Amino acid sequence: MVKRAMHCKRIVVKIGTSSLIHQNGKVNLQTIDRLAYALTALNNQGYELVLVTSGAIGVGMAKLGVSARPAAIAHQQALAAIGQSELMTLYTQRFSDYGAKIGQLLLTHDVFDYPQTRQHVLDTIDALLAQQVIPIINENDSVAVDELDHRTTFGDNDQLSALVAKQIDADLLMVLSDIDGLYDRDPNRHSGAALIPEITHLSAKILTGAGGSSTRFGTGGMVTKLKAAQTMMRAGKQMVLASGRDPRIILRIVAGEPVGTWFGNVLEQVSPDNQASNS
Ligand SMILES: Nc1ncnc2c1ncn2[C@@H]1O[C@H](COP(=O)(O)OP(=O)(O)O)[C@@H](O)[C@H]1O
Ligand SMILES: N[C@@H](CCC(=O)OP(=O)(O)O)C(=O)O
Repeated sequence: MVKRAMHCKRIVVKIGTSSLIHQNGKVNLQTIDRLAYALTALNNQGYELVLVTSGAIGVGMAKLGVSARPAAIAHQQALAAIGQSELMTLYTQRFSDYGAKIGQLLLTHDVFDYPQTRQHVLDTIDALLAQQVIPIINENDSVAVDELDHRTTFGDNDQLSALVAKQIDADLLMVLSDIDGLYDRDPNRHSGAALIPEITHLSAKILTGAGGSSTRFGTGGMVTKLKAAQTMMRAGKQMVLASGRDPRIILRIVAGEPVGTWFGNVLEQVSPDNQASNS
């Protein structure tokens, strides 16, 4: 197997709602557990990790036994308020099982627009990372409306994760989704769709093949993931889009295994006999 040379130290991992919530609406505890395990394992190895997690609304729906996402913004924001604290309770339990410490940041997109608030957020993240604490970030859904009002495509955790990764100068963004990578067409709608393992240029053809979400819980679909990839590539950084079904895939990505779709400018590969160091 030809490996990718990842050369990363600071990593942002984003996980979407469809990976955290089962089709039946219940919370996927196995995914949360494996996510906590994989991030802690890397943290113990000296990597700097930041988790951007969706799931507040999905967990809120599970908590209240609501099966359909309500249309009213206030009701979605209320579900997010309920689900966010429940989600953090689950993360706190699972991360502490593995001996890791976590801290929560709820951000709105505009915090990076103002130099002073931007600096405060960056200083907070730096201070957490310096103490080997894993920052866990979500959009502040009960305050921010862009995210919930789907009349606008601006505002989602795919783009928030890329913004955070760029601002903190992360080397790599991993986007874990319910799909195992970028296909030439939405594989949930087209049976002959083919996985694209590497992207060094986001051509018009690729952008045209990216559709919206096809699940009950996902929001942005592939469109927002490609926008995130574009942000990373423009900043000279890399992104890997991979399946969040088993988040231990994070360890395989860092090890250079060619899983999912890799986005970046220059793809360096290492043969099995001549493997580069990952850190
Ligand atoms: N070209 C494409 N390649 C892969 N998936 C695509 C593509 N176009 C649209 N999609 C859809 O994007 C979905 C993933 O996005 P989304 O539902 O928002 O997940 P998440 O909750 O993980 O963010 C896939 O399930 C798939 O149906
Ligand atoms: N911030 C929202 C999720 C927004 C979002 O981008 O969701 P997803 O497409 O599942 O990553 C929440 O926590 O419910």
